Amino acid sequence: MMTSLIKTIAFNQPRKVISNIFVRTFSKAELPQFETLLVSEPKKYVYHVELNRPKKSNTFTRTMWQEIQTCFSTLSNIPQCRVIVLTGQGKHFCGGIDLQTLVQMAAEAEELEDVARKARFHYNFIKYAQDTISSLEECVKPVICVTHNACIGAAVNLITAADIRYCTEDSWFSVREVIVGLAPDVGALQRLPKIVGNGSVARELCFTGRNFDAKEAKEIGLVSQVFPDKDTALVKVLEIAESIAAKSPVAVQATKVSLVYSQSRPNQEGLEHIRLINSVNNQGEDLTKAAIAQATKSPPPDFDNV
Ligand SMILES: CC/C=C\C=C\CC(=O)SCCNC(=O)CCNC(=O)[C@H](O)C(C)(C)COP(=O)(O)OP(=O)(O)OC[C@H]1O[C@@H](n2cnc3c(N)ncnc32)[C@H](O)[C@@H]1OP(=O)(O)O
Repeated sequence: MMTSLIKTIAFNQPRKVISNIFVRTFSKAELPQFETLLVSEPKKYVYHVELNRPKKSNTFTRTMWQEIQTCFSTLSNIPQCRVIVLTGQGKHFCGGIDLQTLVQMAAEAEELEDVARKARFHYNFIKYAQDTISSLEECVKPVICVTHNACIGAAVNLITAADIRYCTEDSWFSVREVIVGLAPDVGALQRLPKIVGNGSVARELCFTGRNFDAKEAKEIGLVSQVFPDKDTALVKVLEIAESIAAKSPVAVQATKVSLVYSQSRPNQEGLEHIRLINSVNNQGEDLTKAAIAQATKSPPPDFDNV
């Protein structure tokens, strides 16, 4: 009896632990083919993800929600990927949620008879959509997005989960949800006020749903730079991405993780978090290599992928 109990514990316990602590890494070749996204590697270690439903203004269908989540969580675990640039194919960056999908989801919920079941259906869909947007934040690689022309509703939510936002001069934005009868529920209400640092501005944009242009987006701090057009933006942004990708990936990724962790916590908690991370990372080879290169005015070293 005792032996079989010990065997059971010995057999089950490590497997449980292993499945919790090991995250699989992927090779480039394992990145799935997507229906609604294009993924390329225009520069070494820099991945370019493009929303790819141009005929439908890159609006979010169920497939696109699912693919964005898969894409960013997979890229997070591809060692060759160090920085991700996110743009949209075609005329617009993104027109928000596909309104047909929204209506269809409401109709599917309506078919359920009981209110608790209808509620569970909506709850699960909202949670899935929230997790999709959060996958940009949870991805340990910096995500840089560049918007052009329209960036509406779910798309504003999406870019607020990116690390760096740029746009083109023709860009315009709208936290459109209230206009289609919704309270924004996939991150804009949580992230936008922190980004713009002004509750009054954020509330005005969310309550009215009004359009605002690139100039205003720069003024309120939603984007950090405005480029004349998409081609110019891409050239410059890929240079910025390349510069980040040339740094120690251990240092860059710990920086992102710490920034994300600290954004909604007291300073002391953030400080303890980075103290623990760096008590490990500071023993690594990247610090020695980079510090020696700086001290000896040598060219930046190459770092191994992580
Ligand atoms: C759990 C819930 C999670 C998230 C919820 C998010 C809420 C939101 O996202 S609210 C915002 C919803 N989006 C909109 O209200 C945008 C509506 N569309 C527009 O304002 C315009 O179409 C445009 C995006 C500014 C583009 O304008 P224009 O350049 O003049 O082209 P169009 O001919 O209007 O559109 C081209 C093509 O795209 C289709 N399309 C555009 N937006 C949507 C959309 N939201 N849903 C579905 N389809 C859309 C449009 O129908 C055209 O396709 P055709 O086949 O040519 O008709």
